[in-house]
Amino acid sequence: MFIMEYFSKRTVNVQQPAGDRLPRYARVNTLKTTVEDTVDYLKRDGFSYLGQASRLDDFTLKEKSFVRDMHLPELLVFSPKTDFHDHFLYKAGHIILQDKASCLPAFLLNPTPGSHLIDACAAPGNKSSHLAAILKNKGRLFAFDLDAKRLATMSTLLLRAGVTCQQLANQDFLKVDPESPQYKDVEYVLLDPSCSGSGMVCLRDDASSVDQEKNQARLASLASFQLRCLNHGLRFPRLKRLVYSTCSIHRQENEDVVAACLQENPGFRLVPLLGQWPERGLEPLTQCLRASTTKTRTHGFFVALLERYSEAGNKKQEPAVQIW
Ligand SMILES: C[S@@+](CC[C@H](N)C(=O)[O-])C[C@H]1O[C@@H](n2cnc3c(N)ncnc32)[C@H](O)[C@@H]1O
Repeated sequence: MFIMEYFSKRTVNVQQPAGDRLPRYARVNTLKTTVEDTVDYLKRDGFSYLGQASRLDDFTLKEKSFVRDMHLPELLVFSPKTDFHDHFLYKAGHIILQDKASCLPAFLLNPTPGSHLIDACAAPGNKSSHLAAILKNKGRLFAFDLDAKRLATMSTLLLRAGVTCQQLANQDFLKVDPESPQYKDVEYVLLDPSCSGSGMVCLRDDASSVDQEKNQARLASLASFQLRCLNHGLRFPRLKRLVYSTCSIHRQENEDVVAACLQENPGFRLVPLLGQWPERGLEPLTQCLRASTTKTRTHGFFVALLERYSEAGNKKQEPAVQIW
């Protein structure tokens, strides 16, 4: 089931004000510019740069002031009402308007330039463009999506962002053959599959009008799809790391999916992520990260990083390397 289909079937609470209060995040696209040049440009354009943030309170920004994020060095943070849609930096692909939490998957996967990787459910492509920037356009990014319209939007977005290492396919990821010679060098997978979208502030359930029973059935169906995608992603023979993310707040789509996958794939384990991040995955999967309006000033989000620690799942376990 597609996320759009899901949204169209549910009641959207348009009264939710919290989305308007979230900071405006802009990721600097390092394929086109640098953080320093972007900051200089913005200063000349009347913005006031306050330096790097060190705590969440620093995100309480007035009018044209902005800071650099404390976790993601290429992320700039602005006041909630800042509108960049007509701004040169946005139109020229120098900045990508992307929620902070949604920048985590590519940042944590951190593929080596020159490597081959897959973005399994890729459109409209913000995470793909981030991956390409980390790759410095060196290597190959195979990106799949079932939805042709979304893929067309993605094509435009990637063109504007200066991405050249991609190979887009309008294809069901579950039907991609991991044994095919063209994927023999794939070492990384980013999996951000369709989910309930329950973390998106403007789309939160209106409890009074959502049929709870239907909601549960939909969650179960999404979780089963997500687990199939996750298991499939781990089947690529040279895979080293896979990042799994959702913009859902439901345990069923997050920790439960990851736990089931780890049980079925004993050669993989979780990498502990960002020691100083304020919100962890629910017990016992505290290696994973969660994000929320209150604790991280982002939309609700979940991210897990899995790594292969033995070829056959029967080697002695070495300690996982913590990211940051
Ligand atoms: C959450 S969105 C991905 C957002 C994207 N990662 C980004 O950052 O822009 C999930 C996407 O998965 C796609 N999708 C759903 N089922 C799929 C499948 N079986 N194979 C490939 N793509 C699929 C949907 O069309 C949708 O575009």
